[in-house]
Order: sequence, then C-alpha cells, then structure tokens
Amino acid sequence: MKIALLGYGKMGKMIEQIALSRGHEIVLKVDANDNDYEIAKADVAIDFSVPASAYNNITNCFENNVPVISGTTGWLDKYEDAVEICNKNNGAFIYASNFSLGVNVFFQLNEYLARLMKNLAQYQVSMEEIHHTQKLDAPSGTAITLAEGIINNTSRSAWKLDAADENEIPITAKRIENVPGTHTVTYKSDVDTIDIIHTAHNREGFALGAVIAAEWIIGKQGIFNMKDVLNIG
Ligand SMILES: NC(=O)C1=CN([C@@H]2O[C@H](COP(=O)(O)OP(=O)(O)OC[C@H]3O[C@@H](n4cnc5c(N)ncnc54)[C@H](O)[C@@H]3O)[C@@H](O)[C@H]2O)C=CC1
Ligand SMILES: O=C(O)C1=N[C@H](C(=O)O)C[C@H](O)C1
Repeated sequence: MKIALLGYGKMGKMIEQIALSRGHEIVLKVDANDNDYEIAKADVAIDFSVPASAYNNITNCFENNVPVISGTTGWLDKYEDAVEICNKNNGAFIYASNFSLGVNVFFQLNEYLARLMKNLAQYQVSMEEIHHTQKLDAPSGTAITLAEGIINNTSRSAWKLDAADENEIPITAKRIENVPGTHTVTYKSDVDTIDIIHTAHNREGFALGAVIAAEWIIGKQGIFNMKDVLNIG
C-alpha cells in the first residue's frame, strides 16, 4: 500500500515505522509549509497534523480520489463539511479521536457503565485526561468522545472544562511532560467511587490502529469509524 503521511511529527514518524514493518511504502511526507505536493500518487493518506491544517489537507485528498484516515483532534467544527465533500466525491473517510484498540474497547465499556449508572442519581460523573505538554487542544478528542458516550446514554446534557453545572460533565485536562495519554471516568457518591482508566504506555497503539484502518479502507466508499474496522460493539 502506498501511504501519504499528512503531518510528520511524533505520530507521523511512529506510523511510518509501523507501516514499513507491515510491508507498506511511504510515498509522501507532508509537513508544515509543504503546500505543493502530488497526493494522487498515494493509495491512502493518514493525517496526524495540526487542527489548523487538517480540514484543507483532508478535503484535498477527497478531491483527488485518495481515501483518508484522520486522527488529528481539535478541528471537528468542520467535520460535517468534510463529510459532505467526501460524499460528493464518492470518497472514503475514517476519523477517530483515538485509534488504539484498547481505547476503542474502553469507549464501549464507558457507554455500558453509563447505562448502568443512568438512574443512580447519588453518583456524580466527572472525567480527567492527562497528556504531554506539547498538546495543542484541550480537552483531548478522546475525552470528548467519552463525554459524548455518557451524554448519549444518560440525562447529562453537555461536557465542560473544569467547573460544570449539575447536569454537565466536568472534564479536567492536565499537561505533564511525556505522558502519551491517560483518561479516567469517575462516578463518585458519598460512600464510594467507581473509576475506569485507560493508560497509553506509548504511541504505538495509536499508530498501529491507524495503519490497520488504512489497510481496511482500501477499495471502500463512504464514512466509517473504528467500530466498523475492529468489528466491535
Ligand atoms: N486519534 C489518535 O489516535 C491520536 C491523535 N493524535 C492527534 O494527532 C495530531 C498530531 O499529534 P502529534 O504527532 O503528537 O503532534 P506533532 O506536533 O508531533 O506533529 C504534528 C505535525 O504536523 C505538522 N504540520 C503543521 N502544519 C501542517 C500542515 N499544514 N500540513 C501537514 N502537517 C503539518 C507539524 O509540523 C508537526 O510535525 C494531534 O491533533 C493529536 O491530538 C495524537 C495521537 C493519537
Ligand atoms: O495529542 C495526543 O498526544 C493525543 N491525542 C488524542 C486525543 O486528543 O485524544 C489521542 C491520544 O490521547 C493522544
């Protein structure tokens, strides 16, 4: 498979290693200020760049018939526009806030737990995410997906960074040197606490999931997610 890497930072480099180890070829590495590149020579593009560039890079792929795997967070106000352009061009697209297998299992566990807690008004739900200090966005995309999983399965109406009203889910975002990504969902009552935690030990799980998604999307048309790829849930 001929892969274009859109973003050649920490994740782009890890994806390169995993892709080469699985027999794929990197035909293009696009980074900041690379404006003139021939995306059409790639079978698939994998975008792990920055919030400000993701939309333009992704939609350029659709306009050149190249399927896209995107893990960039913090640009989702334009997600529906990207989906429209993908569909108009009969393209293929997977966005995931987190490509790791473990987190995708954790997403399901979070929704299951939310359904169990739905009618237990004595428990207050909250979330914490911890990431390295270079991270541009807060809260993390994964924390937002977890919050949406709770909102869709309980009477909570919204999430908010730090303080929140009773009906909202407070999210605390911490930035600590070298932490790849830790997410905790907590239900606390006066008498006890339930925590579920996912801790990434490194970036390999994110990168492997993105390469597996790229292998899966070849030859397909439409908008998919990691549940489709991993066949879970
Ligand atoms: N969905 C997932 O599983 C994961 C998502 N991420 C997300 O992926 C993104 C990248 O993460 P990292 O690699 O850790 O960040 P990074 O900062 O190490 O790399 C981003 C790269 O994008 C480059 N870039 C800047 N402008 C660009 C442009 N116009 N076109 C292409 N590249 C451009 C930067 O120069 C940099 O090299 C972030 O949004 C992060 O939140 C990170 C890990 C896992
Ligand atoms: O920026 C990161 O590093 C990560 N970003 C993603 C997110 O915002 O959830 C996924 C992972 O937690 C690492």
